Amino acid sequence: MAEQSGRKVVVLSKATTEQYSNIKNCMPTTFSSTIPIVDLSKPDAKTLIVKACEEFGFFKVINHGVPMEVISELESEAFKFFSLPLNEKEIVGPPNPFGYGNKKIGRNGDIGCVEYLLLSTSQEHNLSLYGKNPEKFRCLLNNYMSSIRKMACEILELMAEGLKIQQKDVFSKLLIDKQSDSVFRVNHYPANSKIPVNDQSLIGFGEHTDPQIISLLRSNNTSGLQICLKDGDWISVPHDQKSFFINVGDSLQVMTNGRFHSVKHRVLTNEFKSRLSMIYFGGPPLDEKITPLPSIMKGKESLYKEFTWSEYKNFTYGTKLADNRLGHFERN
Ligand SMILES: C=C1C[C@]23C[C@@]1(O)CC[C@H]2[C@@]12CC[C@H](O)[C@@](C)(C(=O)O1)[C@H]2[C@@H]3C(=O)O
Ligand SMILES: O=C(O)CCC(=O)C(=O)O
Ligand SMILES: [Fe+2]
Repeated sequence: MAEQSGRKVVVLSKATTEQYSNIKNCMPTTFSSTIPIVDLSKPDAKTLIVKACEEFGFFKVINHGVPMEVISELESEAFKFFSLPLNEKEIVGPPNPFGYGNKKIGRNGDIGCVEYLLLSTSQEHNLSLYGKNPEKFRCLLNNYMSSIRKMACEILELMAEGLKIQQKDVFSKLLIDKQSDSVFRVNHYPANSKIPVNDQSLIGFGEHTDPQIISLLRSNNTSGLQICLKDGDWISVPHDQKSFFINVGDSLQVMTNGRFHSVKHRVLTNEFKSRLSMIYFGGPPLDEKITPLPSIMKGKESLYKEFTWSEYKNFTYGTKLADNRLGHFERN
């Protein structure tokens, strides 16, 4: 036993650490084959999306229409950025509100084995500071973000149709709005060959839910993402660099009065391979009221107090990753 700031820490032998799956709560025993897959080109997409959002708050999308070169060109530019010396990357930090961050996540003491770029999808960043070829980076980012937003809107419209809501653009209009408060993030998790002394040392990005409406994630061929099922079990999401993974965010859970489930997720680092993920977080305008849609309520009571996205966001940024933020806005 070793002593670390008053806590006993079990130091594991190499043989033990090879069985990562035995580390309490950290690695699930299997990769899941239960994650719903939605083919956007098929007529049953809307039904499958609604089912997946109710059961998991998470699904994988194929035939998404985003050209592979739009993805891989941005990915290779991002890898180039992360391979720069730390002092060159830190020129565009700290990430408050936007820029380069390293290990520190948010403002309340969360730490992970990750470095990242946090960008607004609307504001002009001083991209002249980003890497060796900032013009190229800007152009690739713009192409990527507009393709992803298009896919996000398509998915949100299928959701509305699947929920039998008359107004097809009830969710998507919030992302199309010029004031939409959407965020883009590129996470880089270097390979982590450290012998894990506790759960924390494997954590790339600690467990949390995403506060926005919808998140669209694409990663390279390194696994690490895990989602938490409603029964509390964690399952690993097999990587698939050609597909996108979609999360229901807290705001969509509220707008559907709890019918859709904002999924808890986290990322564990890989012993041998680095992971690069790019995530588009589709958010509403700051002054938008986040409240259950009347067509969903059908006479039922709202499960949530009334709040605007700005109120929720301000509250969120004062919390730690693992905190249950929506709990604060539930009606008793
Ligand atoms: C610890 C935090 C980081 C975060 C803001 C927060 O206070 C709680 C939510 C976190 C999260 C998760 C999803 C997105 O990655 C993110 C950008 C967001 O909107 O909420 C992050 C925030 C962040 O990294 O600043
Ligand atoms: O990097 C990933 O794969 C997921 C990270 C994540 O959940 C987030 O940035 O909110
Ligand atoms: Fe997330």
